[in-house]
Amino acid sequence: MSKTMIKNNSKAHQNGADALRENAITTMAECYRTLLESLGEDVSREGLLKTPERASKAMLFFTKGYGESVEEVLNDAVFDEDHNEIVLVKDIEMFSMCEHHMVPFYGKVSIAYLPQGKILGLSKLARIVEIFSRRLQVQERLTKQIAEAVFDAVNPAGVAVAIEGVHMCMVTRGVQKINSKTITSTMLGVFKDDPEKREEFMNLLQAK
Ligand SMILES: Nc1nc2c(ncn2[C@@H]2O[C@H](COP(=O)(O)OP(=O)(O)OP(=O)(O)O)[C@@H](O)[C@H]2O)c(=O)[nH]1
Ligand SMILES: [Zn+2]
Repeated sequence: MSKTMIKNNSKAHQNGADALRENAITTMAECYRTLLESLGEDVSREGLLKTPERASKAMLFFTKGYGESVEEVLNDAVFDEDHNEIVLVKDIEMFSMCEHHMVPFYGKVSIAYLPQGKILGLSKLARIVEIFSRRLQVQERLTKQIAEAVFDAVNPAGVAVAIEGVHMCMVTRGVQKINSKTITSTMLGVFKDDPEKREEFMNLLQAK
């Protein structure tokens, strides 16, 4: 394919994506207008005039992970390297949305893997967190999806993921427990099978 054809194709692709986004914003804005009216609000008052469109754009941002894939985000940043000790990136900020109440939960994600010949660009671990957290989620599934994506990307000897999350549905409503935190983990490969490796991960996690 010629360079001009590739350029035209990607422009057409972008135009298509823009049109889909515009459609989504229009449809969602109608829903938000109905929602505001259901709350007894006057949707024609100045402060609310643009709110349906703003809220739609915000919702699309909170769920942008649906439009992203691990393959695209990794962008071939997988490198051959003879490093056979644990790689840990910890305290990666995470913002997600609880699928039960559609309110935020947020926290920190720590990802470790034990390479066997291949390593991953460090920022890609945080990008994987973005892909799966920017969707409607439960923390358990988010933890597992991140671990499996790292496993598939570099075929390591093991992957360990731990997430500490605060769920606004438990803080601001419902049981209203403002200090509660939820810890989840997924262990794959050696981190599942070898207690020493699991302990090494735990020790690294707790190190300041
Ligand atoms: N396991 C899990 N549960 C979650 C997560 N986020 C929210 N929940 C829970 O989903 C459950 C939904 O329970 P329901 O009884 O159907 O909903 P509800 O009446 O709003 O529940 P309350 O929050 O207890 O008022 C609640 O217990 C939430 O705490 C998550 O990431 N993982
Ligand atoms: Zn919830």
